[in-house]
Amino acid sequence: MTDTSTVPMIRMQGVAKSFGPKKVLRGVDLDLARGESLVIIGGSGSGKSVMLKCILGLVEPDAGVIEVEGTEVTGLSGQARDTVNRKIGMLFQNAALFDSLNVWQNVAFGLIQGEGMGSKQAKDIAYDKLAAVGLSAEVGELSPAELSGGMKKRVGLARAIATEPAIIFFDEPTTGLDPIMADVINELIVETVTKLGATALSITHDMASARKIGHRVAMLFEGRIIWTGPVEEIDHSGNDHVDQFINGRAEGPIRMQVRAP
Ligand SMILES: Nc1ncnc2c1ncn2[C@@H]1O[C@H](COP(=O)(O)OP(=O)(O)OP(=O)(O)O)[C@@H](O)[C@H]1O
Repeated sequence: MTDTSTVPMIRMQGVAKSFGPKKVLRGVDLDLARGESLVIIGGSGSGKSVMLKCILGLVEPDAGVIEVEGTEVTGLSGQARDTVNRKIGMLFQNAALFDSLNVWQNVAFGLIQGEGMGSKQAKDIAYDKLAAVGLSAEVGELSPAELSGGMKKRVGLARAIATEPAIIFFDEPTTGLDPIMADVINELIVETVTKLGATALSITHDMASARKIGHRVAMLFEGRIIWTGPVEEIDHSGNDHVDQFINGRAEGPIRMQVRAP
């Protein structure tokens, strides 16, 4: 029998993806261990979101292997894809709440739609998860339009953890928040992910967030992971690209395209 504790939760090997002539991913190799929190850093347009979309099956890679808990997931569709994606919770960049549903219905969405849970039980769980991210019961009845940016992120986080997924993706979890609220959200992410024992994969430009939520950091550059190491080593990576990125310097090996070619 396979020892599942040693199987990576996510494995990417040689993952490549082009859009027309544009080679975005050129052979991404990356393993995420169970319970690990990995943060992917890299410049705008370097392909971080495309990586997540490949894992979720929203973008089909041209080459390579992607495994979730040892199962090859590229090319899956229909029910098989749904089964894999139900293992994954996601906090989107803009929280992506449904305006037509109130807050608790947003949080309960995956439980009702994905798992077929009854509305009453799902509502109870939604309120538990709202409490876990520090939101009072009254907030459950509000509509997303009535929430501040920080509250929306909390609701998005409550929704991401509602089904207690084994894996959670965080796409720019602190974008648009003031530094204090960003720190509150980072703390909540660490707390909720640790409590669930979930494996976390995050994308962020915010190095304070990366340092707080990541155990390990991986840098994507020109379609490949060019450095990966424990978050404690990021200031001594010995990699010029990482150094330039984390210190936000315009000068260095990474040349940003600032005008059309
Ligand atoms: N469906 C698509 N069709 C064509 N090009 C695409 C598509 N999706 C992504 N791209 C291109 O792939 C490249 C990488 O995009 P991606 O959104 O993954 O970058 P990113 O690293 O997440 O950037 P940011 O940090 O700015 O969000 C970009 O040049 C983008 O224009």
